[in-house]
Amino acid sequence: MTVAIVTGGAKGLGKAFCEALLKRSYKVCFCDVDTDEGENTQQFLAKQYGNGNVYFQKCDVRSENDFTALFNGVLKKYSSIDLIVNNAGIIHETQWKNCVDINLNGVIQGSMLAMDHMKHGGGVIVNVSSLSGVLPTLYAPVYAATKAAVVNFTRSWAMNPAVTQNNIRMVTMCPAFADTDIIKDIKEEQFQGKQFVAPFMEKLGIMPLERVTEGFLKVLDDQDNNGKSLIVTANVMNYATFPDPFQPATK
Ligand SMILES: NC(=O)C1=CN([C@@H]2O[C@H](COP(=O)(O)OP(=O)(O)OC[C@H]3O[C@@H](n4cnc5c(N)ncnc54)[C@H](O)[C@@H]3O)[C@@H](O)[C@H]2O)C=CC1
Ligand SMILES: CCCCC/C=C\C=C\C(=O)C/C=C\C/C=C\CCCC(=O)O
Repeated sequence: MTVAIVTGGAKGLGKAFCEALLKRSYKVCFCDVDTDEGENTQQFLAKQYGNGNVYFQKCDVRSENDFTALFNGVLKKYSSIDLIVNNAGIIHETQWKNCVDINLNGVIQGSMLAMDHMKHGGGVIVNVSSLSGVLPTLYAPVYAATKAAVVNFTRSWAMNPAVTQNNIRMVTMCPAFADTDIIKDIKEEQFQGKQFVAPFMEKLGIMPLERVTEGFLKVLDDQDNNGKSLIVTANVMNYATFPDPFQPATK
């Protein structure tokens, strides 16, 4: 039995990742702060993939208590945790502390709890960043900062013996625009200039969820990607490269 936790799994990319895992016969526990949407999704997934294979637990990733209860709930039900997908995220430049709390602190909290459990038997931690984690994003600097922090948090832990010597793999995903409510429901005040979004969207397009899921499955299947960040756009699916300051510059 292979067991996964997906945060922010009630809709959007998180829900798509849950489905992909259920198709691969994982047991899936997904959490969300939105209880109504979570319960609807639970019903939908249980009907498709079997009641005993998936369950929803309310968890706000900003809350240490909720997160601890989530892990305890999964361990009680399925006895192990092999994979966590730290996916829950928002974009909000005016409520920026909330954005940091969810996008960064939530990922840190989920990763630390997972590492603590996985030190006994290994596992995989997938942290969902964004293309904004590796490129400047003029319309959403706080969002970009949280996503860049997720990339380097993951890269940093991936080098630590607590990960390398315990059969743990930590990877980041950096998708471009994907067709979810984060795009559809967005309001003016969530940006530093909504008018700046359009040129990037025209250039990159909006990916169907299947394209991001393809990237998600690649991240799971590639065994040698500890610490790497997978960029997913409509045309590109490559691990990011970063400058190496220890190499002499080429002229
Ligand atoms: N859709 C896109 O264009 C892209 C999305 N991403 C990232 O993918 C992740 C998923 O986003 P989408 O599915 O697009 O958004 P979405 O808005 O469709 O889904 C996000 C889910 O996270 C949940 N959530 C929000 N705050 C939470 C909290 N405090 N605790 C628990 N759950 C919470 C929401 O209730 C919702 O169900 C986010 O981290 C986002 O930044 C990255 C690149 C592109
Ligand atoms: C009105 C539409 C709102 C769109 C913004 C909502 C969510 C965005 C989520 C992301 O994670 C953004 C993903 C990709 C864009 C990333 C970088 C843009 C810069 C690209 C460049 O410099 O070429």
